[in-house]
Amino acid sequence: MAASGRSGSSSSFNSSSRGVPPQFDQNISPTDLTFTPTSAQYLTRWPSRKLYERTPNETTVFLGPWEVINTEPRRVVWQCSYAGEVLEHFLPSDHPTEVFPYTLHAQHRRFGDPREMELYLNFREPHRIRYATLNGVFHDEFIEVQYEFTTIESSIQFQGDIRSRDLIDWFDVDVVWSDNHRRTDSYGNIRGLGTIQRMKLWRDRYSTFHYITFYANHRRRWKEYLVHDFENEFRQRDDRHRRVQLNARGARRGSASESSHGQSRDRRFSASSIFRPRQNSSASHASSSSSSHSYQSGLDIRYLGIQFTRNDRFGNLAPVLEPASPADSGGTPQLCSGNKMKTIILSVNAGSSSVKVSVYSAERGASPSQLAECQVNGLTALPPTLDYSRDGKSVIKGQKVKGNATSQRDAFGILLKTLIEDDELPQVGGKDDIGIICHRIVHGGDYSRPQLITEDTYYHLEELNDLAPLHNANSLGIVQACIQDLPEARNVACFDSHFHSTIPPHIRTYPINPEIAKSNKLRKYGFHGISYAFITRESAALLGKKPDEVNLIALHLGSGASACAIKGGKSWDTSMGLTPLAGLPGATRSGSVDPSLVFHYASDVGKLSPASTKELHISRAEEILNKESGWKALTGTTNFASIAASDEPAMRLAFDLVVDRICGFVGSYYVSLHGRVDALVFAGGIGEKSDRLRRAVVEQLECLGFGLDDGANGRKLEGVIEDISRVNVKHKVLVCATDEQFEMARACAEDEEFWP
Ligand SMILES: Nc1ncnc2c1ncn2[C@@H]1O[C@H](COP(=O)(O)OP(=O)(O)O)[C@@H](O)[C@H]1O
Ligand SMILES: CC(=O)OP(=O)(O)O
Ligand SMILES: [Mg+2]
Repeated sequence: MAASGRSGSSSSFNSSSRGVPPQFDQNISPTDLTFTPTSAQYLTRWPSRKLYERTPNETTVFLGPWEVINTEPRRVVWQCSYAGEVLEHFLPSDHPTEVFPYTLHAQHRRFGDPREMELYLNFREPHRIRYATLNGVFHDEFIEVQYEFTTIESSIQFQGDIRSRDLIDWFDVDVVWSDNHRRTDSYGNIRGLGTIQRMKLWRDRYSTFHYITFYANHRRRWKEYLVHDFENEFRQRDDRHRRVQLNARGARRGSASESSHGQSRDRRFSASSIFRPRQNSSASHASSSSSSHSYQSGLDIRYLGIQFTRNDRFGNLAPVLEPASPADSGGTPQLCSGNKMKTIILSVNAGSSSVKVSVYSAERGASPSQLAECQVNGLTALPPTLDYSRDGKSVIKGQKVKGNATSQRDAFGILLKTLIEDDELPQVGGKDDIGIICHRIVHGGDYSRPQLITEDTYYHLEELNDLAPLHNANSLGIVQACIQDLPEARNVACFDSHFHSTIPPHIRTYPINPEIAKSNKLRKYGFHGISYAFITRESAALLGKKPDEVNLIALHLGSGASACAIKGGKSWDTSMGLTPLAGLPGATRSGSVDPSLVFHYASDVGKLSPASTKELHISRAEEILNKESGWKALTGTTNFASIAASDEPAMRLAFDLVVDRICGFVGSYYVSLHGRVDALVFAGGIGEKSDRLRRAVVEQLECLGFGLDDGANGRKLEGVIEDISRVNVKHKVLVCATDEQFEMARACAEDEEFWP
């Protein structure tokens, strides 16, 4: 049965609406017959369904004003509609703050006003209810208590009274997770701490402390956090996915200093190691409030991730909580959106043999302006060298890097130190000055736009490591370093594959079993796309066309080399494929070879290489083709400048082979574009610097109507892009100092989503 009743906070009752237990004296009269429909009213349904529901004992009780009696045990005493009728609700704890009224999530009543859910209160555990009339005690049992209020205001008042904390706001959230409770499990199922819950914001009645509560349904317990225990600013805010992260105060700095004390500096971190809590990293927490109850222990987490509900009343804008400091006098947390207008962007380009970092001063929505640029080159031809320029002027040139910097992450550390220690670069006086860090991530799978790096994005990208074995894991190593050492910054992933999302199906599809191709996502993705986007814009500007009007054959020739057919400003075809191995040969990559070749190369090619790590699983076959081939295998050097300069037979062979493969792709793309080509563009370390290679390639392409001006070709490139073609040729030849860092910084600066 369910007893239900209704009453006002005034003592006005409507006898006609009163459900009367059958065994009650039907002649008891209400204390007041002047029912006012506008008065706040409450409805309580009890006892538990198990006992009475749909039985003759089902009872409705109309409730009047309540009073919370703080003697032990604490209880709420309700005046009911009839003289002598009293309902007592015994609270489960003598501490008001240990009482948690539960409200369903708006999703449970999709078509109603989400606010209405506050009308229905219940508790997650049975409470004792004693109900007495003039005839004696009618009921005294533990039941599932449910209240139905007739106004939201009275429900809010009631919730405040039983908790001694005023309910000041609430949010419907899809999932709440923490470093201890991942958002999804390994199958991608949503887990977290709690899902589809109503999160509530409270203010203590006896102090200025604010709290958030929610029911952690996966743990079957209530969670209450002191707002002051979290940092004032949100992290990893992602308005598109309605997500934010609340960082425990001090937790990140704690972990950062831990890492700098050697524990795991040189170790490759896995996602779990950066997102999982470490010992001693729990946040400091404010001492308990001055109220009689407690806010007991410190935080057991390093952060709380919150994903707000799509149909929450705040729409797509994840609300930002600005916690009132406990020192403030009664301040109420505000809802607002961040509005930072200027920031410093660090743009990080981890290539297979180099790391390039540029610093920009950026204004929201505007093109960023470069302050400095530094790079470590030659990671595959030790010792690597450092170059640094500020305000366009060279500060350090070709300085040998001391120590054993071999990884991209080591190189990043050196570059960051160079920037921070430069007194003449006051804009980057310390790590906290950096607001946004964009990272070039070579393989972005199906991502077709840059992504804010959240825990989810990170895990997703980790899964792609094996598809770009010389790149992705290295880039994620730098992302980890940034998350740990530059906790104030937002990290954004920009993908090399993104530009190629326009490649048509007949070009991106491999002729293999379509079902397997679909389920294993085997298709041409293409890379160097950040560079091709930059090249397209710069070429269009030089040619006096709009970017979506140009047709180009672009060559990005570095330690990894590729060609791209650009039709109407979009990628039409490119030489790299599922991974950056396909197509042109690279410094240590074979490029395209007969796929059977590797099975004749060695007998153990199917086995995992001993060089595999937890983050990167690489078979011997992949290792041979990615790391033990290319012009290094032919000549012993990865330095293409020395190959181009030499007449030694092995060097000549490598040089001619590279020229041959490049011309093969250009010829093929020329036909694919029906000969409608505005220009052939050279870019990348080799494309920009090797005039010998350009000459050899263009000589072979004379038959198609390309021709070089030898003088222009021999001169050092001064600007961003230059025309080096002979006059009166059919198609132009350009050299472009491609700038992947700028392209990423521009994309981030112009996108609201990435701004704090
Ligand atoms: N003057 C030069 N002539 C020919 N090749 C050069 C010259 N300088 C650098 N390179 C080559 O450029 C390649 C590096 O290209 P780059 O695009 O900067 O690197 P990554 O592929 O790591 O992004 C190396 O193979 C290097 O040997
Ligand atoms: C995709 C690729 O090969 O990049 P890089 O040339 O920078 O190594
Ligand atoms: Mg590169």
